[in-house]
Amino acid sequence: MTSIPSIAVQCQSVRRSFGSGDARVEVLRGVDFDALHGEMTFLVGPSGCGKTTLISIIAGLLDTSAGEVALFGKSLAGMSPRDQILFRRSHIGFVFQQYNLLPSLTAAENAAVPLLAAGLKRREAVARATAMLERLGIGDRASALPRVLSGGQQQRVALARALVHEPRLIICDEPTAALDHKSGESVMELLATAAVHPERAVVVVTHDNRVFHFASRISHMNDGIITHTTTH
Ligand SMILES: Nc1ncnc2c1ncn2[C@@H]1O[C@H](COP(=O)(O)OP(=O)(O)OP(=O)(O)O)[C@@H](O)[C@H]1O
Repeated sequence: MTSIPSIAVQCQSVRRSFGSGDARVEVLRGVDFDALHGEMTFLVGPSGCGKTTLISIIAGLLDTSAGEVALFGKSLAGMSPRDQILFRRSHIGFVFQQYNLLPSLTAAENAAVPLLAAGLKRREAVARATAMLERLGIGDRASALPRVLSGGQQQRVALARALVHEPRLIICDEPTAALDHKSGESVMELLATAAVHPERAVVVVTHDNRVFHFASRISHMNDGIITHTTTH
């Protein structure tokens, strides 16, 4: 049996700039960042410090200007664009601030999207998505359209969509920002119980210090670098 490496995400001296000449902005200035399996790692810092840029690089949505990014011990730079897409599709789940649900699909169909994209038959994909919704406490809303769901319920559907294909990395960008305190707390509780798994890492970008107590470790970012990391 192969052992799972404890470091799921490893960024070393990652740099990223945008623009050129006088308009060049160096957004990431040598980021060292790790996220471990079995943990929920928060990435926090002031607006504009580079958090979204960093998670986009980790997710393979943006290239680095310099530095190394490895996921589960595998360098992203060594992969062809097609392999990167396949890798991302099967190993990464995303949760966004604004849920990003498709309005004309039911909750179960929305949650089934990663399975449909992977080529699963519709009936099986929707059945698995419905089981995930049940696990997250909203099985009774499986055939509802997003517009009739509360913000907290929509975020649970988004969480189901992020988990349904059992990815090894979940990336959440401000998952509680659009929610009131009570709904935000219950979404984070679900994330902590349903998403955290010994073979999976969870990375959460947040400004919401009301949910910091859910973190296993917090990496503080400022002006394009990680200044310090605290463990909890
Ligand atoms: N494609 C781009 N072209 C030029 N500048 C960019 C681009 N993407 C991001 N930036 C700049 O990089 C800086 C960091 O942006 P980023 O979105 O990573 O910060 P953030 O920490 O996620 O901020 P927030 O918390 O407000 O979302 C900002 O000054 C932004 O304007």
